[in-house]
Amino acid sequence: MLASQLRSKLRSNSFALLNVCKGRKYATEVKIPVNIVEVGPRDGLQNEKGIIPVDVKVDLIEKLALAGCQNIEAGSFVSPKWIPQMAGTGEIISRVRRLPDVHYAVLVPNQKGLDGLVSVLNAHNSSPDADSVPPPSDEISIFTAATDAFAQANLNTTIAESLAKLAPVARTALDKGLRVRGYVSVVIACPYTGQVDYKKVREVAKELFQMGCYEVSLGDTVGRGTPSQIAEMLEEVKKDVPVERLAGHFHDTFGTAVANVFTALEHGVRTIDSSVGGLGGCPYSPGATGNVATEDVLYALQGSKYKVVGSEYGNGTIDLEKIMDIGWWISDKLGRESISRAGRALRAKKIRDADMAKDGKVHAKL
Ligand SMILES: CC(C)(COP(=O)([O-])OP(=O)([O-])OC[C@H]1O[C@@H](n2cnc3c(N)ncnc32)[C@H](O)[C@@H]1OP(=O)([O-])[O-])[C@@H](O)C(=O)NCCC(=O)NCCSC(=O)C[C@@](C)(O)CC(=O)[O-]
Repeated sequence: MLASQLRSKLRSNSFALLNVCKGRKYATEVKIPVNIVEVGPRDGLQNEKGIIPVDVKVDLIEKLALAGCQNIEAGSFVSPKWIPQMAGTGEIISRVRRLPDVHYAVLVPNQKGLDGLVSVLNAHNSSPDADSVPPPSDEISIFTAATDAFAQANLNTTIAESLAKLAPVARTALDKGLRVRGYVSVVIACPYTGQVDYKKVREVAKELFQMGCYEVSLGDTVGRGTPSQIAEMLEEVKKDVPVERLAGHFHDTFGTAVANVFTALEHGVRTIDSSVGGLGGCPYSPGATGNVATEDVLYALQGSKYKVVGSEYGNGTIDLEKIMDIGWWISDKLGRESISRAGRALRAKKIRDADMAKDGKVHAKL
């Protein structure tokens, strides 16, 4: 690289550092940190047809933390009549063997949901373990949408009514020392009204941010977004919410989610929501598939200028092989195969490697 190119790269990218060794200058790349919010136990499992036993959900959350995940959406305190799959969240977060420095977030649609969490936290605080064990959760996610039609289907209110109900919930949660994250659904397309006005996304995201959400996650709920649409939407939202406070939440219905992740990162977003094994969908968006698979994100970011942040259990990142195994394990519990592309390929490779080790023959490899 020419010196002038190097200088311009240093000016334009915060990830290159200039080192001096024995009088010679050379550039070291410092990777750009990317946070993953693992939403499989909530966004993933809420859309599964069968009811998953509590034990399996507890195992899933524990396995994810042991793979290095530091942000895990563990469940939701919503009406069991609306989303029966999420019943038992209080028991689940109480039973998980929690690791320090891991945020176990829960989705909360209203005051009643927050009350549900607070009673679990109170029970923990009055238990003998209170001082030695991290609390069951330290974070709520509140959610609304960029169209009234979707807000109506998901929350039985308009956008304006939902925001009015969520503001005091956020305030109370913040007063109790909880972190509050916000979601805007249908930021690209709405299953009921089609193309979404990005100015509306911006407006709703701004309201959530002003309510005290430390981060606002922008959901392509339908999974119809293309990279150019994601770019356009982000440019609009960035006018009112600092980009480092935005997260990308991309469903993979049309196979564009990984490309959308890269687009979001290139536009300055530093947090991506993903779902182990590509679990999930949305109960109010028929035909939409799950979130981008965590395995696919981890695989695609390898060797890039980005580095996924994780705990010591994933050696400072999130362990791709462990996530791949968890994706297969939970998919098996659901009676199907993992739908993560990287997860499937890595598993096939692992099986072939094991066969080769057994019989000494050369097997075609991916
Ligand atoms: C918000 C409500 C409750 C309004 O629903 P409603 O029917 O208007 O509420 P209500 O106040 O009339 O109450 C109806 C019943 O629900 C109970 N109830 C009321 N609130 C709660 C609560 N928190 N927990 C437990 N129970 C609750 C309440 O007590 C009552 O029980 P009943 O008297 O009939 O026995 C309902 O619409 C609801 O639960 N919606 C949740 C929908 C949901 O969870 N959707 C999926 C999550 S969002 C998502 O996936 C998108 C996202 C975030 O991933 C991003 C993206 O991809 O776009």
